[in-house]
Amino acid sequence: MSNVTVCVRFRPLSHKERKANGDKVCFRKLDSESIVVKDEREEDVIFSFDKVFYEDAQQSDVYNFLAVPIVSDAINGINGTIITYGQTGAGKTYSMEGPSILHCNEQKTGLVQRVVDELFGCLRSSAGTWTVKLSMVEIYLEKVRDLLDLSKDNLQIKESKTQGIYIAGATEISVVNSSDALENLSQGIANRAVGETQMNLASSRSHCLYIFSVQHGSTSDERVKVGKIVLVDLAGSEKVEKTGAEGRVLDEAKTINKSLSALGNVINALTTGKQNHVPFRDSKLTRILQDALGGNSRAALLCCCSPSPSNAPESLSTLRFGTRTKLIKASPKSIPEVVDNVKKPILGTHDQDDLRDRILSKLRLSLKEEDVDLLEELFLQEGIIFDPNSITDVDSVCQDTATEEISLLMQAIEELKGTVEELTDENEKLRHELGVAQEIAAQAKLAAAAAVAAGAEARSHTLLDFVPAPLLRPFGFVPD
Ligand SMILES: Nc1ncnc2c1ncn2[C@@H]1O[C@H](COP(=O)(O)OP(=O)(O)OP(=O)(O)O)[C@@H](O)[C@H]1O
Repeated sequence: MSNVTVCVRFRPLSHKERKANGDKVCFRKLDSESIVVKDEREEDVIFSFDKVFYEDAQQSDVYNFLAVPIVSDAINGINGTIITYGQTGAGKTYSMEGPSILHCNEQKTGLVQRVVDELFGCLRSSAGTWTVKLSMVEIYLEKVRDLLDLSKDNLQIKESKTQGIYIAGATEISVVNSSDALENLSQGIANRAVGETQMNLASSRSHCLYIFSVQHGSTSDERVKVGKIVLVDLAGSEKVEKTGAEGRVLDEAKTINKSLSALGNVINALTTGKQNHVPFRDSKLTRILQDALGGNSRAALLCCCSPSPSNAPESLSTLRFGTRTKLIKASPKSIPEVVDNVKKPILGTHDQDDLRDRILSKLRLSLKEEDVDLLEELFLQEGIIFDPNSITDVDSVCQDTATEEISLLMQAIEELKGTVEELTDENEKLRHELGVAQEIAAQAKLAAAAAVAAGAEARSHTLLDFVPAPLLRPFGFVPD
């Protein structure tokens, strides 16, 4: 299993779909992980995932498989992301929120409420102290809007060493229990940009992110683990002609499709060995999901599909997206703990040195000696510690470090290229200005010389005019 858990969920046929095609569906069930679907050439294709949920699957089945491991990891300081993907009307929001975030029976309760319940349940039964903060934003027309404070309608995405990628200035509300959290979330949901398409009466026109930041301190020492769970309900991928979009709705659809293509491109880059050029910055969505997809988080993707033959092309495209995503090999790392400096537990220095040396000697096999020396210096200067208790696989650490290093170097090269271009332009401009200045100086010199000559001549004429000719004649100034 790859580090991104990928599941598919077929919702039940809708009335409209039943009316059009009866009970016909666009797939054949093989088992709980595989289905057969006909492609564009009417050929059978087998798709396999970590799990396929069919129309009779319960919300709790989806939750237990997809989300439970992510919640327990978050409490232990590992970030987790759950994404619902699929065509408009395929059941993304239903899977996330159920029919209503506040008022629905246990059976229909969505992932969000279940995550919240589990989170508080686990924290309450743990011995340590904890805090939970929630934020809720949507990406609408390529702007990040704060759903808990609509006056913040263009939040910026930033990156820091300790927090990784984060949304600067997003409202964070401390919540103490499930109902507190859900009340706040329902406010955010009410603020979401929802439109009406021919495919779905309450279609989400934005990507919606529910973000839970968990700080969990254990009683045995002063360590506080910080984990984040991000639930992402993507806007529907759709064929514009099917949804009857025009005007603003068409703009929305184009922006949605553009950011979903950016997501596809990121996934392609991550799975085709072009890891040094992953275009995370091509859209707000991919930038925010950078940690989730790029390796610093545990991620799960729920590909939602309509079972109807009338939506077969869209379902096929969703299944292909899921298949690609399954190939991503992410390696979740616990994000740095907030530790009281004074009481910081000291790891065996000898062990750390030993591990660092082993990592460096592995790196020497694939990197240049001087690059490894630089890395060693960096590890020492930055105080980068390799915890022998959490690192067992030196190879994967080497791989991560090498990949990270290469991507940093590529980034540095790109930045240098930019700087060289800027300097070349500046140089060109200065050369031009220098040429012009030299030209002006030369002309000024000529003019000055001419003026001096003219002045001297004029002066000599004036003087000679006052001297009587006989006196001048012996000196040759006056023609005989
Ligand atoms: N598993 C399911 N069981 C019962 N009904 C479902 C299920 N999944 C979806 N539905 C119903 O199908 C309709 C469309 O679902 P939903 O709104 O979740 O789609 P969506 O993928 O979020 O669409 P959009 O991208 O347009 O927001 C809703 O009426 C929803 O109640």
